[in-house]
Amino acid sequence: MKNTIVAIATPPGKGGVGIVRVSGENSLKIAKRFFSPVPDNLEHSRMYFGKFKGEVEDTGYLVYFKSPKSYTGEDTVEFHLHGSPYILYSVVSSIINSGLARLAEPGEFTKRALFNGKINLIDAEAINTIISAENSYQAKVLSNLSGRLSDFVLNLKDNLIKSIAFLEASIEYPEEEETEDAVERAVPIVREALKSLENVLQVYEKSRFIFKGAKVVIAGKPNVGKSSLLNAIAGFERAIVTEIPGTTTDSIEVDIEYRGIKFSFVDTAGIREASGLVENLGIERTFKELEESDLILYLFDSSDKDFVLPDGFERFNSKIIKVLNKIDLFDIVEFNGLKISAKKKTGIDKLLDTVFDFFNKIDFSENFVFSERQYSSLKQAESVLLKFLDIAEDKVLPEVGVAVIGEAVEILESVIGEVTTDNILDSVFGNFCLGK
Ligand SMILES: Nc1nc2c(c(=O)[nH]1)N(C=O)[C@@H](CNc1ccc(C(=O)N[C@@H](CCC(=O)O)C(=O)O)cc1)CN2
Ligand SMILES: Nc1nc2c(ncn2[C@@H]2O[C@H](COP(=O)(O)OP(=O)(O)OP(=O)(O)O)[C@@H](O)[C@H]2O)c(=O)[nH]1
Ligand SMILES: [Mg+2]
Repeated sequence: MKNTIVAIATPPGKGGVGIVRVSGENSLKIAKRFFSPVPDNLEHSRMYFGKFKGEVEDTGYLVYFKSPKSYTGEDTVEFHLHGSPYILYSVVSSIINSGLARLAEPGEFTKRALFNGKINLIDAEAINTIISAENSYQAKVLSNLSGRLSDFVLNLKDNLIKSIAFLEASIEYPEEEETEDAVERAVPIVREALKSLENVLQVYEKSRFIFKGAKVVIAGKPNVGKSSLLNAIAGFERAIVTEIPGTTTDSIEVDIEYRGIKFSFVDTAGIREASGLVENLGIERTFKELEESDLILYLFDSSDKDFVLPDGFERFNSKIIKVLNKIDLFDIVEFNGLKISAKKKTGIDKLLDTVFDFFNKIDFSENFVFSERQYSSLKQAESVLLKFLDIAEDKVLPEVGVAVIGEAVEILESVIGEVTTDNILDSVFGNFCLGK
């Protein structure tokens, strides 16, 4: 680990300028070996004009960041050269062939920043998510919120440690502290911690779609125009449309981006008493899609008589939008929901806006969890604290309280990266790009 690494820091392909970054104790030696001129008193964070002379020669700038005031915390140099992949690769290969550095692993610069205490694990995840942001929401969330989540986790941990402190005091000095009361006194602290934890977990459950996209399932009886709606949304004839009920027998997915959010629209087999094995399997699949959906567009046909949801749909109540299709045939004044004509493509933009609004309820002032890793760890911490409340009722020994709350503290430490395991590191750095 204690060696010097090198990689291209700019994206693959041609560009106006390309940067090769070196980090580690040989950085200055490498600058002096390959760049000229290099003044004796190279100043921190300044650009020096000159030539890189390796397997190829190129004109550009040298920048030196003196440890610990660099991204990684180590001595770092950068060569800002012409953005040709051939030049940049040959610069990297010249440096590697000198034996003074090796090629960096993906995410290794950031890993070093973590190990050198420049950033914590949440910051590292934020950096990776910013780089791979696929919409403005992701960039917005992470540009300023990672610090807030770190503070939240640290604060939560501090409070729990306080409760451990007086549990320990009552173990150490049983005659001075009311031993039985120590566990009881920890209860309100743990309750408070749980309350804020639950809030953060809920915010993520509502905002998860920013990171994972949203799945919108189109359902309804056969022939109401589900596939026609999918095609209208897709903008091309993705699904087969016929006047025969039961045309669609398998789910068909179309991914679109609308107002910066990724949506997967899923057309499904119409729901009815099936008329054959294939259709039956299709309808089973429809129900699976409904369970997994973030939102359901339930379609009715304006030429039908009633517009009630089928039995068993109550459980989807919080995620259903009712849509009346074929309004070019009949207008049902009393219909309470959206009205469209998939065939004439009317009301589609309004429908997409309604879908967007269904999701766009994020309050950016809340504490934000922004990875599944953070979410599942905090969820684990929650269940440990619930376990504490549970056993606290049985008047357990303070030793047991210390162990259980300690477990929650350890989980919080792993969220922020104060303790790390190979598994955690792999999950955070596994999808970093080379040069980051
Ligand atoms: N040329 C260049 N631009 C870049 C980076 C880089 O490595 N090189 N970055 C890489 O991701 C980002 C900037 N991120 C950074 C984050 C922290 C520190 C840092 O730790 N700086 C020092 C203080 C620097 C000073 O005062 O001059 C410090 O906080 O100790 C540097 C860069 C984006 N732009
Ligand atoms: N007049 C009119 N006809 C429509 C409209 N939307 C769909 N249709 C017609 O309704 C029939 C069924 O359309 P589909 O899109 O295949 O219906 P579906 O819900 O996917 O049907 P299944 O796959 O069988 O469940 C076709 O003949 C369409 O042309 C509409 O807005 N107006
Ligand atoms: Mg269909």
